[in-house]
Amino acid sequence: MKQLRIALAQINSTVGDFKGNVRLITENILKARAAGADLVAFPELAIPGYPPEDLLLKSSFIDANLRALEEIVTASKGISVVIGFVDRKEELYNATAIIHEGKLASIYHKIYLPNYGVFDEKRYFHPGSSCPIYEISGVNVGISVCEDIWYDTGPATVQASGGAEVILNISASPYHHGKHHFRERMLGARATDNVAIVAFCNLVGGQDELVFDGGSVIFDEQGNLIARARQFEEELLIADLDVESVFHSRLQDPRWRKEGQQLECDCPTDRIMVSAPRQDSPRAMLPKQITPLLESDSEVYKALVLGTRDYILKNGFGGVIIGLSGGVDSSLVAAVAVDALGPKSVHGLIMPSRFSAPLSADYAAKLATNLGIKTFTVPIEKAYTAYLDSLSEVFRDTKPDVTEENIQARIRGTLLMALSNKFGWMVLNTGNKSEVATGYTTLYGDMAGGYAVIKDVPKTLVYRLCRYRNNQAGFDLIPDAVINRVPSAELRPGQKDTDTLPEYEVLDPILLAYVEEDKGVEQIIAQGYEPELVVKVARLVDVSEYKRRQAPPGIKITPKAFGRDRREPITSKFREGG
Ligand SMILES: Nc1ncnc2c1ncn2[C@@H]1O[C@H](COP(=O)(O)OP(=O)(O)OC[C@H]2O[C@@H]([n+]3cccc(C(=O)O)c3)[C@H](O)[C@@H]2O)[C@@H](O)[C@H]1O
Ligand SMILES: Nc1ncnc2c1ncn2[C@@H]1O[C@H](COP(=O)(O)OP(=O)(O)OP(=O)(O)O)[C@@H](O)[C@H]1O
Ligand SMILES: NC(=O)CC[C@H](N)C(=O)O
Repeated sequence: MKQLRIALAQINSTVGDFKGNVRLITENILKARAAGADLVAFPELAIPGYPPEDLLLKSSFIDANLRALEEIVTASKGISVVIGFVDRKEELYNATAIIHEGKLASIYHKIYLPNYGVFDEKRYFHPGSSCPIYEISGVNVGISVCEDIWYDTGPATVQASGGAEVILNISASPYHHGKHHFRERMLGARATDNVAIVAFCNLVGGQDELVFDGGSVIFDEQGNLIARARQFEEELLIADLDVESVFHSRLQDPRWRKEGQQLECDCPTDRIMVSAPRQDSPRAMLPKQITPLLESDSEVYKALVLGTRDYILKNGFGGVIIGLSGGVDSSLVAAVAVDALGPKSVHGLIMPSRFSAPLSADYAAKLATNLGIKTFTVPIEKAYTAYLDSLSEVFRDTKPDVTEENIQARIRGTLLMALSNKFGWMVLNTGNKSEVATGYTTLYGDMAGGYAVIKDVPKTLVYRLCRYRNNQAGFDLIPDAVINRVPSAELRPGQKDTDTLPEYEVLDPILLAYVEEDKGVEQIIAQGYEPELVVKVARLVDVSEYKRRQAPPGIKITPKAFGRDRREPITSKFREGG
């Protein structure tokens, strides 16, 4: 029986950590070889890490990546290895090395370079122009890189038409909620349309604002899922591919005899010999390994945990500090931080003011006890009075307004940064997407922080995630009173978020339409929302772009996050909200 044992090494490599990445890669090569795999695949740009951004403009970075490739080539004995690196010829290429028995057998260059959303690959890379078919252990394998497989008339189809039985795609496909379903539908379609086995090896881990969710999968030539790795965790997924059945399926599938089909990609398909068929007798097939997909809230929560852990640890921080107000935002951030780093690395700072509800500090303390984290209490009254006294002469003829509110938020930001400087704990920012969108946040105040864990999480989802985490815990880890209290910044007597903003249940769908779907004001009003409200929300979003440009980075979990996903000018006369 024609069979291929394939290992998909879903690893968490770190941008620029060549030593660490080579170690991780060689460990996985050894494990895959020990498991009897014919072929082990690693994600797109696994050697330099993804995305390396403007490091690609430095020749020292490219050199280090090529030296790391040489080490991996030397370490590749007794197995074929397919791995992403940066190739340098007259131009740079997002490339894949095909290695066997300590030799570089061939190099594939990514053809479709994504240049939308968070991707900027045309800034650095030249597209490839050939899609060879590699004979690996007697099996015809078509290799491609991430975006290449998203086109139904792209390299996968060209390779399958040329005789490839297995389509192997190595990827660095970033997460947003629900994307995995979309991706799997596309991969399943690619398998059935080409009557080929499709193996997809994805990156896992956090890199600045992106989280790569892993979830590597294999579909057989009839579109059946035959293997799936865990989401948000490293894994070496090993599966036996029944290549014999591709031949039989093709014989029986008349669609396969598609003469004169118009393919978008007209690259040549040379045959390249990598390794001969195995000589040993056929092995018993390994049992199928299919990890079930996570449900929606659990998926988002895990993305936040992984993004936070990798940002903090990959940047060399031993701990974090969070301002605990007794509200949902800071409570959720603290819970995520504890799940990411463990309770000993997370610290809370409680900073009551004259406007804080008496119970706020109790709620914050209760949360900290539940999470097992240490807290400090520093009231801001003295500092606030000192500010007001210092400004009293200058502000003599003015009335109290948002200025005094912001001073409190700024005192808190300063105190958090003081603890950060003194103890080396990064400040975790607690702003959610609804606030970030509307600018309902104080510049240099509660906008302080090194990393914004929930900046892409709308407030209504913040509540859902708190409830999800409590369900997981089996008790009110985040006190019920925190989830049920009326949201307030507590910066003036009796303040409520709804003094300035609509209810979050109304606000969030408008923001989704305006920010994520780029709908115009008229279109949103036509959806049935109150015209004045839509205009007001659009205006708030438009005029607070300057704040977002100064805001800390944070985890993308929606199809369109603020940041490189949504590049709006700050200075603009095009204001739909007037
Ligand atoms: N285009 C532009 N480019 C650069 N800078 C620009 C600018 N437009 C204004 N600015 C500057 O920004 C300043 C205004 O921004 P800022 O000082 O932040 O103040 P502002 O946006 O006026 O007020 C902050 C609002 O956020 C609310 N808040 C604060 C803290 C926490 C929460 C919460 O619930 O979490 C809510 C607070 O109640 C208030 O309504 C201006 O005085 C000006 O200096
Ligand atoms: N009394 C406080 N003690 C400690 N930190 C505070 C306090 N008040 C505000 N903060 C910090 O400033 C952030 C902004 O909080 P604020 O209470 O203004 O509104 P919020 O966006 O509703 O947040 P939360 O739901 O966490 O209360 C908080 O998440 C918290 O990190
Ligand atoms: N790295 C890539 O080429 C990723 C592009 C791809 N369409 C994705 O989002 O998964």
